[in-house]
Amino acid sequence: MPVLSILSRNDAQFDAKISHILSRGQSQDQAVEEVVRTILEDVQQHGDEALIRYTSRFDNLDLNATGLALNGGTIEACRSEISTRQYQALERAAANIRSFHERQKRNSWMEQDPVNGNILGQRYRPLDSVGIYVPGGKAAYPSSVLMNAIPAQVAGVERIVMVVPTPDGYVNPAVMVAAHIAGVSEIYRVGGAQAVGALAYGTQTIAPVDKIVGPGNIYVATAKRMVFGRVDIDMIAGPSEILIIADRGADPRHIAIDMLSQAEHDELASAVLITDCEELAQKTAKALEDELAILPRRDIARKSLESYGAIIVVPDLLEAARVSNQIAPEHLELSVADPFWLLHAIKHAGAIFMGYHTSEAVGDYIAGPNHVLPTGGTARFFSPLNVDDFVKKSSLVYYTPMGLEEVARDVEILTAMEGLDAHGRSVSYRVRK
Ligand SMILES: NC(=O)c1ccc[n+]([C@@H]2O[C@H](COP(=O)([O-])OP(=O)(O)OC[C@H]3O[C@@H](n4cnc5c(N)ncnc54)[C@H](O)[C@@H]3O)[C@@H](O)[C@H]2O)c1
Ligand SMILES: N[C@H](CO)Cc1c[nH]c[nH+]1
Ligand SMILES: [Zn+2]
Repeated sequence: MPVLSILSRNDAQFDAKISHILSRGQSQDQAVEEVVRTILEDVQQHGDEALIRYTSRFDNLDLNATGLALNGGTIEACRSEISTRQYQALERAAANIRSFHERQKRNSWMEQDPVNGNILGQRYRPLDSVGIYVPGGKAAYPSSVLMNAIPAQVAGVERIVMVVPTPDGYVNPAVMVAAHIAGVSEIYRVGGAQAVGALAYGTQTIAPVDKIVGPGNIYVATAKRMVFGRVDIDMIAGPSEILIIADRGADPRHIAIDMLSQAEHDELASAVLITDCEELAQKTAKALEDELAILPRRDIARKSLESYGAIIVVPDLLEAARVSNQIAPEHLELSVADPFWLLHAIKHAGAIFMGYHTSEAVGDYIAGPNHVLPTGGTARFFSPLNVDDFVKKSSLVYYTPMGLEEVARDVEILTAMEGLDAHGRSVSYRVRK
């Protein structure tokens, strides 16, 4: 029995399958919300003391003994725990990520009206401080440290703080080295909702930040949602997704491996192939079986495919694009002969990988664009994490006496409509005194 059977656009289960894929991980758990609320209040009231208690309970670590901050010495020691080749790969990835994000920077602008001399403009300024949550344990991704920290650094954020749980005292050396390469020097060994609380409210040791970014488990995601408003947060990225549109020229084995590349992340991950070629669909289903058999994380990948995988056959590539737009995937591969032609039919996707040679994994690690992307259909309105996420804008307005005179009557009429007399007089008094 193949892990995925082949669906056609007209099958009765088609719509149900799409809704099921889009519904992943959207449930909000009331019990978790209660736990998180309690932790956040506790951190707000008791600061470091609460961090010490929760870290002892959840991470089996005595912060009284280790200290809360991971200091320069520890970070330096981590450098010798990874190989030179690993270090170089991280540096190369960081350089590509930095150069891509440099191109996202915007310039402040001011424009003067040549007649009345008024000036209007917009000024961009980096946030003062940002907190990056890095999930704990061996599954922590150094690549995600680069992807979260580098755009903040490129934006000019002065204080970038990282929090990372170190369960049983284990410090992931590659994560520390990635943080060092990305210019993060303030690191605390706390995780979960208590780390989010510390970043939002501050404690005796950790000064509060303006924005919290980075992935984490349900406790972390719920805490981020709850502190939103007090601080800004990034989008809450859900489990990974890949959707591949492939034509008859695509290699079924490539397609199968690319599907597995996201399925291996998480049991809630989703991997979908849409093709106009029945033969490719059959061969990919077979290749998936072969590749699953040799995949170390096959149990996770199999569950993900069984729950949220699909192979769909459609009459043509434009129909494939229509179904893809309905799903608005995090990652979209256009594994077709002319991806630039098909691109015009694509409306929604976090990142688009074009051509037979562009596997999604280059985007996860090395190409340069960010791998923190909208999931769960939110690519309809969200964008990848980018430099704009770490800056804010101020509007600039300068009026001359002539400019004020020109608008005075309109302001009087508009302010009278709203019954706001002082607003009106603030202009008319200046013009007519
Ligand atoms: N999208 C990405 O790029 C990306 C990258 C890495 C990891 N992830 C996701 O991050 C998550 C990592 O999860 P994780 O658990 O390994 O690490 P985590 O750091 O997110 O969470 C660990 C913390 O959860 C808290 N916690 C655990 N059990 C708790 C309980 N019963 N009550 C209250 N708090 C509790 C503890 O404080 C612990 O320190 C996964 O969901 C993974 O899919 C996503
Ligand atoms: N594909 C993940 C985000 O969807 C990011 C990642 C990190 N490491 C490997 N992949
Ligand atoms: Zn990935």
